[in-house]
Amino acid sequence: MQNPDASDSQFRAENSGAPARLGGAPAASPIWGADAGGPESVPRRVVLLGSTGSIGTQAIDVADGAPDRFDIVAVAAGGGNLELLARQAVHTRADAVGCAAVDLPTLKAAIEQAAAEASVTGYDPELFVGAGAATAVAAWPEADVVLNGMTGSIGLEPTLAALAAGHLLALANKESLIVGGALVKQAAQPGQLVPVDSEHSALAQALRSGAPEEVDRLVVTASGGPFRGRKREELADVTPDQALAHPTWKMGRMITTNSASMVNKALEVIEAHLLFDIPLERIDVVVHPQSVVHSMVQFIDGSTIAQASPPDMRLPIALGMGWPHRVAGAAAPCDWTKAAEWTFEPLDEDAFPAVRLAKEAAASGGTGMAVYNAANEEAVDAFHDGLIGFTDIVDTISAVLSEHTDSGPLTLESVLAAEKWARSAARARCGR
Ligand SMILES: NC(=O)C1=CN([C@@H]2O[C@H](COP(=O)(O)OP(=O)(O)OC[C@H]3O[C@@H](n4cnc5c(N)ncnc54)[C@H](OP(=O)(O)O)[C@@H]3O)[C@@H](O)[C@H]2O)C=CC1
Ligand SMILES: CC(=O)[C@@H](O)[C@H](O)COP(=O)(O)O
Ligand SMILES: [Mn+2]
Repeated sequence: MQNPDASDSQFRAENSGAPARLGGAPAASPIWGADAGGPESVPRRVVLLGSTGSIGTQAIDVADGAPDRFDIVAVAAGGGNLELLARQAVHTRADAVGCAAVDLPTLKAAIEQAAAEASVTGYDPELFVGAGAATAVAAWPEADVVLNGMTGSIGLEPTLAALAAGHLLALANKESLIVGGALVKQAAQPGQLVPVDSEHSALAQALRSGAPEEVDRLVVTASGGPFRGRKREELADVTPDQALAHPTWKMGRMITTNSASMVNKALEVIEAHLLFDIPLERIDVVVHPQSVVHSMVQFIDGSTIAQASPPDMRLPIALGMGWPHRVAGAAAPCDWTKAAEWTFEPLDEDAFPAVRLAKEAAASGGTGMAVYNAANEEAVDAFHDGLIGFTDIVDTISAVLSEHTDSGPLTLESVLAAEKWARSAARARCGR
């Protein structure tokens, strides 16, 4: 809930319906199309999952800067930074607070302490703890939009809960869509699922300029990460610190490591395929080290529409939460008065085979990507724990996939079972 001095509670009753949906959505994709008109006259009530992370903290920044557009009504995090979660709860006056790793008295005490430090009295939110906390918060009924900014496939059930509750889902947690695949798509009404990932936000914006049948190819840009230009043999001895030195973005540990290995781009190709219903063979990756062009759509008449802005996630976060309406001043634009250079180069798939591997794993539309992602999450942790080398990350994914047999239709149970199996196979390979 918004800080009482920054909001007018009389508007609350008028804002009880679901948010505006994207209109005119054809085909199976939940993303096509956009409706007309301006934003609602009352702030959207936002549930923030992963509030203490890179996406989560930037989302609070966005909401603080646009109180007429956004009112954070619930926050949830893992518990790795309980103090910050408690301070966020008090700052936003969230009606609901979730935390996975603590018990109820600990969460309550942390919030009471944060309230006392901020000289706030009478703040008494509903609390959720334990493994199901984020899922419960995702279904918080007095909400319009859920921003899922959790890391990893642990975000799948919260994603499904947000969709089942009828909320607009602004999805940063790409893993939940990628591992859930058709399961997540079928759970989404047309226009209910909006990407926050910068490339997919760019694609969604570019796709507004043409009909689905006019799209030729999607071009997903990649920064190239800290190891751009290196050959495979030059990657064997790189360290976790080097892998975390991303050239253009400041993000959480998992996605930053994935950027270095190109697993992030692999996940993003599958994410684009699922969001926009474009076949995998019509989705390309191009390395663009400046991270200013966030992706492009090539149309059948030879035209390419690109979205460009300096690397700042507050833009796609604001657009995702406010979709389809833009938020004025969400981020700084490009400065066209200064000389600048944008470069593009092909991806070296021999040094970085992650994208090719994901296209193969995703081809069946089954549990392949759940296995790919789970093996990667385990291997990344093992790399940071010093158990395996950098190139072993993608080699582990490849080895685990080669032992995997796709098992019938995609259900929540089959995804969770495939994940469990893949985590155990990957851990064994990493010497856990
Ligand atoms: N960061 C970025 O710029 C971008 C991120 N993304 C995607 O967004 C997602 C988040 O990334 P990022 O913000 O970098 O990651 P971070 O590691 O910075 O943050 C992850 C967040 O998830 C929370 N979390 C962990 N476990 C749980 C749980 N069981 N229940 C609820 N919350 C939990 C963490 O809480 P705590 O640490 O307090 O335990 C933290 O708030 C990822 O899927 C990533 O791929 C996509 C594009 C850009
Ligand atoms: C900001 C964002 O969307 C990240 O996914 C980013 O794209 C990562 O950079 P890479 O292009 O290096 O993977
Ligand atoms: Mn991205």
